[in-house]
Amino acid sequence: MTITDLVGEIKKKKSFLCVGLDVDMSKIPSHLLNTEDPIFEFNKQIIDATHHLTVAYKPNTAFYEAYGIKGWQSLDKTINYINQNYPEIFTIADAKRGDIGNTSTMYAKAFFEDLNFNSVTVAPYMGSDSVEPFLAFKDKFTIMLALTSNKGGLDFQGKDLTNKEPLYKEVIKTSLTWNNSENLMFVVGATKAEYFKGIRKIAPNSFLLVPGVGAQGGSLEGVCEYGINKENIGLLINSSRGIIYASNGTDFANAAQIEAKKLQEQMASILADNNIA
Ligand SMILES: O=C(O)c1cc(=O)[nH]c(=O)n1[C@@H]1O[C@H](COP(=O)(O)O)[C@@H](O)[C@H]1O
Repeated sequence: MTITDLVGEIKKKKSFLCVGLDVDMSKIPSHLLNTEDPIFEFNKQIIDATHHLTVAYKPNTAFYEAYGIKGWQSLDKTINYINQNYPEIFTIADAKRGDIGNTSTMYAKAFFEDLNFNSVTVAPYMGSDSVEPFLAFKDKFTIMLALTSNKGGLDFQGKDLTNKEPLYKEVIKTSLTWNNSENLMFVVGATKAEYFKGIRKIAPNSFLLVPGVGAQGGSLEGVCEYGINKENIGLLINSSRGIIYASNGTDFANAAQIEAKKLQEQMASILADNNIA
């Protein structure tokens, strides 16, 4: 998938929503626990109920790895289900990887080739040669942590360097000079809305994956005020728990659809306010 495809889909659906598929067996409806693969069954119903409202799905791999080989099989079935039935939807493996070069290449192969995700989240800590192996994959995207949504996100990312720039800004600026940096996107938390103005000055056109609306309390409007880009929108706003656990009864998929629809409608009106068709 290309950025043009993604932007086309955003405009068509009037949505820049990403639904997070962070499936915790202790939270899914009890009637699914007797099925052969409760995680996949849960995801399948959530996907069928929300695909017309969302442009991206983001399974966080921790929620699958926690269940060992069965969890990995559920992840494999989930990504195949999306790719076969809704190939227009952008997929994000939220795995937060990154290692020395040859190891990063193997991580990239796992998520881009074996599982066939469109993108993967990566930590920048080990620097250029740990991220460039991901960037080398054509039409695949590497979403690098810049300013994360959690409280401790500022512990290191917010620290000023000797040039008085906070670390997260240096991460964004430097990484945009790397080979194939057109395949980079950045994670910026919705709980850090006041930082978007500064981030757009250094990364005006980059796509930003923005988790933290819903359960973490981030504001969609606050993020969009400075985060939205009139050329390509440039935002994917993720909500996981706020959508997928809207109900733990037999109506869970319908309840998820209602929550996704609320966000999609807010997004449609933000796009209209910004004169974005
Ligand atoms: O990379 C991420 O997606 C991520 C980065 C970040 O700064 N904050 C953050 O919450 N996330 C992920 O986004 C999802 C947020 O889930 P909810 O808080 O349930 O909407 C989880 O999968 C987190 O691991």
